[in-house]
Amino acid sequence: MSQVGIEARRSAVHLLDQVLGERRLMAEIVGAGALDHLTPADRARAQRLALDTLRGLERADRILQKHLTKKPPLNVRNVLRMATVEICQGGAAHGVVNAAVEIVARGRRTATMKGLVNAILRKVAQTGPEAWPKMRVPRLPGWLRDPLAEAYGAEVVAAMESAHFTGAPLDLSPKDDSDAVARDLGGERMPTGSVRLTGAGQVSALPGFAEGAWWVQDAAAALPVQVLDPKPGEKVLDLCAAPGGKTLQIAATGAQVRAVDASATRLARLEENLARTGLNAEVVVGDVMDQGGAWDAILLDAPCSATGTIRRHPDLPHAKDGSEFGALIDLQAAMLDHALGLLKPGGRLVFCTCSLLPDEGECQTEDALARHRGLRVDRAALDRPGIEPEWVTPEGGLRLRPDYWGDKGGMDGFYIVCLRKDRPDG
Ligand SMILES: C[S@@+](CC[C@H](N)C(=O)[O-])C[C@H]1O[C@@H](n2cnc3c(N)ncnc32)[C@H](O)[C@@H]1O
Repeated sequence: MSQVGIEARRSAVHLLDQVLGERRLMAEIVGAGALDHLTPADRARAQRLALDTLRGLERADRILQKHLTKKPPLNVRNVLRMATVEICQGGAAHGVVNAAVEIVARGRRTATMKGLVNAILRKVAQTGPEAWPKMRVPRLPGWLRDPLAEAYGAEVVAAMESAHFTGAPLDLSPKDDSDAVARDLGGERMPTGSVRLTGAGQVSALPGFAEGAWWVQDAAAALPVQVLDPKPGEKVLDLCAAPGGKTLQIAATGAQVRAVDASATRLARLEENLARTGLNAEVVVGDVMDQGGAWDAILLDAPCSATGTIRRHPDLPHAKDGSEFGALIDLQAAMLDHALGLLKPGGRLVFCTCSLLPDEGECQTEDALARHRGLRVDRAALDRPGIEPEWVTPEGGLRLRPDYWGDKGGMDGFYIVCLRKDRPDG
C-alpha cells in the first residue's frame, strides 16, 4: 500500500474531507468528477484508500486519541487517520509517514503542522500495528445500530459489523455460462450462479469484460431477477432500473424489457452495458408514477436507505443520519401501489430493496397485502438454486444479510418478495 503515490493519497483525503465534513456520499463526489484528473489506476487507489480508512475509522481514532492533546483541523485529522489505517494494516511505515507529511506540507493552511504529523505517526508506527487486530470491530452509528438490534438482536448486528469491516469481494453475473466465466477468471462459482473473485484489480482489464461475457453485480443483487424468473418473449417492466444490472439479467433471458429510471445519467451507464454485452432493452427516462401499460412481470427495485450495501459503501453510515428514510418508505409504498396497477391479471411483481431495515422490506409486504385485495405472496418463486430455507421470512419474502455466506465473503443485504395479483382490487 505504501507505493501509492501522493496524488492518489491527496485525492483520498479529499474524499474523506467531503464524506466526513460535508456528509456527502462517495459515489456522489466521484460522480461529480472529483477524481477525473487521476489516471484510472490512481483513481482506483484513491477510492480504495478512502474506503479502507472509513472501514477502520473507529480504530484509527482510538489509536490517534492517545497521541493527540487537541483535535487538529479535519483535513489534517483525515491525513492522520488514513496513514494510521495504512500503517496498522501492514503498510511500510517509512513511506506512509513521508507521504502524510508531504501532503500536509503542501497545504497552505496545514504546512505548519507537518512536524506534529510526523511525530504522531512515528508513535503510531511503534504500537499501532500490534494493537490493531486486538481492537473491537468498528460499530455502526446508533441511528442505524439501534433499529437493527431491535430487528435482529445484538449478536446478529455484531456479525453484520464484522462483514462490513471485512469489505466485499467482486461478484460477476455471467451472461450465459457461469462455469466458463469462473474458469476463465479463476473465480468461485457461488451456489446461486454468481462468480466471485477476490483481489481482482481493475475490472475493465479482466478477461471477458470487453466481450461483454459478464457484468459486475453483487450475488445478492442478482437474486431479484432469479425470483422474477422472466420467460422468453414475456413483457417485463423494470422500474428504477439504473444503472441496470438487473435489466441486463432480464434481457439475457430473452424477455422484452422496458427499463425505466428517473436519472438520465444513471441510464447512460445502462446503455453502455447494453452495448458491451450485446443485449437489448427499451430504455426510458421517466418517473415510476407516470408509467402505464399491462405487463406480465414487473421488477420494482425501489430507492431505499441502501443500508444493505455498507460492505462496499462504508461511507454511508458516516454521510447519512437516517433522517431521509421516512420519506423513502412512503415513496416505496406509493411506487408499489402504482406498479401493482400495471400488472396483467395473474401477473407477478418482484419488490426489492438493498436495505437491512424491515420498514423497507417485510413491513412493506405486510402493508401492501392489507391494502390490496386479491394480492398474495408467491412463496414458490423463492424455490431457486442456492436460496437457503432460513433466508425466507414469515410473510414469504427473502431476507438477505451481509453476514450470510460468512465463510465465503458475505453478500449484500437485500429484501426480495414476489407478489401475485390473481384478481383486480375490489
Ligand atoms: C436501487 S437503485 C436501482 C438499481 C437498479 N435496479 C440496478 O439493478 O442497477 C434505485 C433507482 O431508483 C431511481 N429512482 C428514484 N426515484 C425514482 C422515480 N420516482 N422514478 C423512477 N426512478 C426513480 C434512482 O434514479 C435509482 O437509479
